[in-house]
Amino acid sequence: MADDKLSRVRDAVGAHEGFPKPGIVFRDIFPVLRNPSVFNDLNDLIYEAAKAVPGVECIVGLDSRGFLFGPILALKLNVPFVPVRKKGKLPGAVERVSYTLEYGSDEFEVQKDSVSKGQKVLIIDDLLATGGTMKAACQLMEKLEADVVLCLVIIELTDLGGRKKLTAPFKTLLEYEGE
Ligand SMILES: O=P(O)(O)OC[C@H]1O[C@H](OP(=O)(O)OP(=O)(O)O)[C@H](O)[C@@H]1O
Ligand SMILES: Nc1ncnc2[nH]cnc12
Repeated sequence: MADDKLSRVRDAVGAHEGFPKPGIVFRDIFPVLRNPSVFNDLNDLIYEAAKAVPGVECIVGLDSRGFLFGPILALKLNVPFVPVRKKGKLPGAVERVSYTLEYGSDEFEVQKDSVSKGQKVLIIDDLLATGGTMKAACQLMEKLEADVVLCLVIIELTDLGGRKKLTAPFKTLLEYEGE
C-alpha cells in the first residue's frame, strides 16, 4: 500500500535536464501537486514518516518548497508550523546563516521567538542535493537550542552525498542516483 503510494509519487516527479544550469537534472515536485490523489498519497507518506518519530512538537519548513508540505503535516500532528525563509523576508528579531546549494548560495533566517529551547522539531523540505540547505536549517535550530529529531525530505539526490553533512537523523522517501 505504502509502496504503491510511493510509486505513484515517483512516477509523477518531473525531470528537467540543464535547469537551472547546464549539468543539473532538476527534479520537479510540482507535477505531484497537480494530481490531488497523488498529492494525497504523498501527504500520507510524509505523515507516516513523521509519526514514526515520537514526540514531534514543531514542524519547520524550508523556503520555499518545504512550505508546500510542512503546514499540512503540522495540522495533521496538531503542532505549530515555523518557516525558515531566505534573507530579508521575516520581520522582527531573526537568526541568520549563510549556505551553498547545488546551483548557488543564499542566506536563511528564522524568527528568534518561533521555536523554544529544547523543543523537538522536524525539518521538512522537498529535496536534499548537496545538503547545504538542510545543514543551514539545522544550524539555525542549533542557534535556537532546539532539538532536531528528524530532517525529512521527499527526494534525495544520493550521488551528491548531502546526508553526510547532517548530524541529525535523516529520512528520505525517494532516492535518485546517477546525476
Ligand atoms: O541540498 P541543497 O544542495 O542545498 O539543495 C536543496 C535545496 O534546493 C532547492 O531549493 P532552492 O534553494 O532552489 O529554492 P526554492 O525552494 O525556493 O526553489 C530545494 O527545494 C532545496 O531546498
Ligand atoms: N537537482 C535539483 N532539482 C530540484 N531542486 C534542487 N535543489 C538543488 N538541486 C536540485
